[in-house]
Amino acid sequence: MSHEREIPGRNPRSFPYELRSFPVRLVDGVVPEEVAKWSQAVALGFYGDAPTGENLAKFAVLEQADGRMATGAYLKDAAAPAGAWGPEYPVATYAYHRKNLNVGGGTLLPVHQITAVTVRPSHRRRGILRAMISSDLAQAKAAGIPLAALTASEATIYGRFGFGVATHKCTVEVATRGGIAFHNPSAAAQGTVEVADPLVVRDLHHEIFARVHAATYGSIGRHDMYRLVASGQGNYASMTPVRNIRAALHYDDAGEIDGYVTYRPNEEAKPPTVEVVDLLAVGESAYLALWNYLGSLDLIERITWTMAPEVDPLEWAMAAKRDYNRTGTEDHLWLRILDTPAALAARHYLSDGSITVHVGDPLGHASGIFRIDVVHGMATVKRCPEDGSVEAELGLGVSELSSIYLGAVSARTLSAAGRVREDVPGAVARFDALFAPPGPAHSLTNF
Ligand SMILES: CC(=O)SCCNC(=O)CCNC(=O)[C@H](O)C(C)(C)COP(=O)(O)OP(=O)(O)OC[C@H]1O[C@@H](n2cnc3c(N)ncnc32)[C@H](O)[C@@H]1OP(=O)(O)O
Repeated sequence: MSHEREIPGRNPRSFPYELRSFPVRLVDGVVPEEVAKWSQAVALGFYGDAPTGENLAKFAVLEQADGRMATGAYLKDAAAPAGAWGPEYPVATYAYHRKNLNVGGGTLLPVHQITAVTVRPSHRRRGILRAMISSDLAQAKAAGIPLAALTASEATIYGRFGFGVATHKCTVEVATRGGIAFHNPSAAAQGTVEVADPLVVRDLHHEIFARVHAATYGSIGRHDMYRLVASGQGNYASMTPVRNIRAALHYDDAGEIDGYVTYRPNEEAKPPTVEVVDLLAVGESAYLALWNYLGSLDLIERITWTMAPEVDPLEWAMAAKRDYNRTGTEDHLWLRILDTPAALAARHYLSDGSITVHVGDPLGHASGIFRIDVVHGMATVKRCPEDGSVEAELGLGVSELSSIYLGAVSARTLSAAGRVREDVPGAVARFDALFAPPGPAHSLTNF
């Protein structure tokens, strides 16, 4: 099933493309041509190997499980020059699936997760991304989804569309020669750790992730492919299982599995290094015990991980804190509020109070003047008239509000950066008191 999307306000002559959307799935056990060509275009955009027919079918099965919807931009009424990809190949790709985001207070809020954004080099900077994302965000808003999310290939693309950095991920190197010495050794020796076949991780992944997700502020849903990525069984670049991936499981005192780590040696690195592929721990005991295990790997002097939280209990658990070396911090999850009252009311607040804010949004979805009243940690958010009868105490853009939403940054810092306007003295401090996060947000999901 496919349908054409109207691009409002565009002159068809200056925008000779039509956007068509369709679910990624098998039809009668076969990958539809439309899906196959769309996937080839995605691989082109991300410099991946052209997927084989067999892999296309595997991708489609996984993405069907996620309810993934694909959009392609297709040349209208255009014949391709002889030998070039024809008009049945999209010149641009875009996709979404919908999972949820842990916004604190036990709430998992529906979220529209955007991925697979590519525009063919020969069609760039003609407004195709703008057309695709504008149309898609409007449809997500109309469908009642309060937030959109993505992870960005470049830091300067998505702010203009209202996205703001909401979590960071850190690359860390942990020196482990002779093992990790812990301040409190018994805290890192709860339960037991045992080696397992990576296929066990593949099969347990969704169950363990669901527990970690429910317990982790800022966690966003993982797509079905993740169980293969986490266990080294496949990814969009290659569906050939990795042979040197290893897995260890953590068992709690009752013998229940509550975490795992998968890892592999980095053959080129010196000193001898193992890199963490995925590490999920339902609680602190499992987390420290898995690191204790990694520290005990013979012949290995360093463990690296690219998904460490900004505030990592491991760093403070280690007797030699300087053996924990944070070598990089990068923006990770980007959020975009689509429905300001719904998104703010879903969030949990640590203190009570009231504030009136003006939110600007170039696409209009989140904009307005809003009165936020928090009582017993629950917010009531009312849209105010914009006829001059209500004055906002503070003004900010939707990108800034989306960055503040989980606590990646405060209004005070954004005010100092020239990105938040204080209209009433003290409003920024009151806003920050209200929006203080319950802890550091962290997402363990790349998508
Ligand atoms: C969620 C994800 O999937 S992240 C992956 C994103 N994809 C990639 O990085 C693959 C390689 N890059 C591409 O395919 C393309 O260059 C894209 C998708 C980044 C941009 O597509 P285009 O169709 O060229 O963008 P479009 O012409 O609609 O530009 C929209 C706006 O973004 C700006 N923009 C586009 N690309 C970039 C960029 N790489 N850096 C900074 N600004 C950019 C444009 O200047 C334009 O700004 P304006 O409308 O405010 O004047």
